[in-house]
Amino acid sequence: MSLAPRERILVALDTPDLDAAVALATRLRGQVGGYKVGLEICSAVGVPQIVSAMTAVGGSVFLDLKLHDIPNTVAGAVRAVCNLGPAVQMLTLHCSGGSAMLRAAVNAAQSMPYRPLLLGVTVLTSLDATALAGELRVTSDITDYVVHLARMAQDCGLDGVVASPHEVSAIRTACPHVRIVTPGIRPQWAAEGDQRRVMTPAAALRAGADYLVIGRPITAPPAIIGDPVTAVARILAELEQE
Ligand SMILES: O=C(O)c1cc(=O)[nH]c(=O)n1[C@@H]1O[C@H](COP(=O)(O)O)[C@@H](O)[C@H]1O
Repeated sequence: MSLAPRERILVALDTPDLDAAVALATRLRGQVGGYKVGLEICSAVGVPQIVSAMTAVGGSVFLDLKLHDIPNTVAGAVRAVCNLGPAVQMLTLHCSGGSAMLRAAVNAAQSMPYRPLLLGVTVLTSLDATALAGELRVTSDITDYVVHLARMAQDCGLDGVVASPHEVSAIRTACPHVRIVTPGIRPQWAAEGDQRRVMTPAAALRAGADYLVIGRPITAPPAIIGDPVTAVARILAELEQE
């Protein structure tokens, strides 16, 4: 997929404040590929409201609802999102909902006049091997498990997956045609925070990611960087040095 580095950056607007989200999206217009709106702003403002606000700004919307429920309920939610129209370019659902849920989502989307890309979340970037094995009793190697989920998503007809940059190259080898969206992105100058399996933007693209989801390094950059516009410019400069 031949996209400019700028088009590969999706900024996570994790805030409960609609005005703040719109202001930031407006400031970054033309410098990034789109905006990810997720559980925080959708819970605070409502999904149709945030989608319509982002449409007015002019950005494409990655609607990160991380759907995870019984197939019938997920299918209904997918149809409701499809009804929001082409402003919503991507929608997430958890692969761990199982293949019946993923297939129900794909069938629901295909029955609608417009459908966003459906992306399966594999293993959250905030989980490490200790949490996965100790708390969730998933004892497989993380990469093997993520590749298994990515294959399942592909076989169920999803368009892509969300995965940590650490698993990108293994997914790319196993599923050459799926889109890979990668959060857990940390430039060298940014704090890891609650993320565990992180990589720099350049390393994640080199590994084969199609899109980078970047939140706090852009929305709340460290003082040495200054503001979101400078943070994006700095990330793009780092990508261009590659
Ligand atoms: O689905 C996601 O977007 C997602 C999956 C995942 O495994 N890890 C993850 O961090 N995310 C999202 O990506 C964004 C990362 O934000 P920062 O950690 O601030 O860069 C957040 O909005 C998360 O909800």
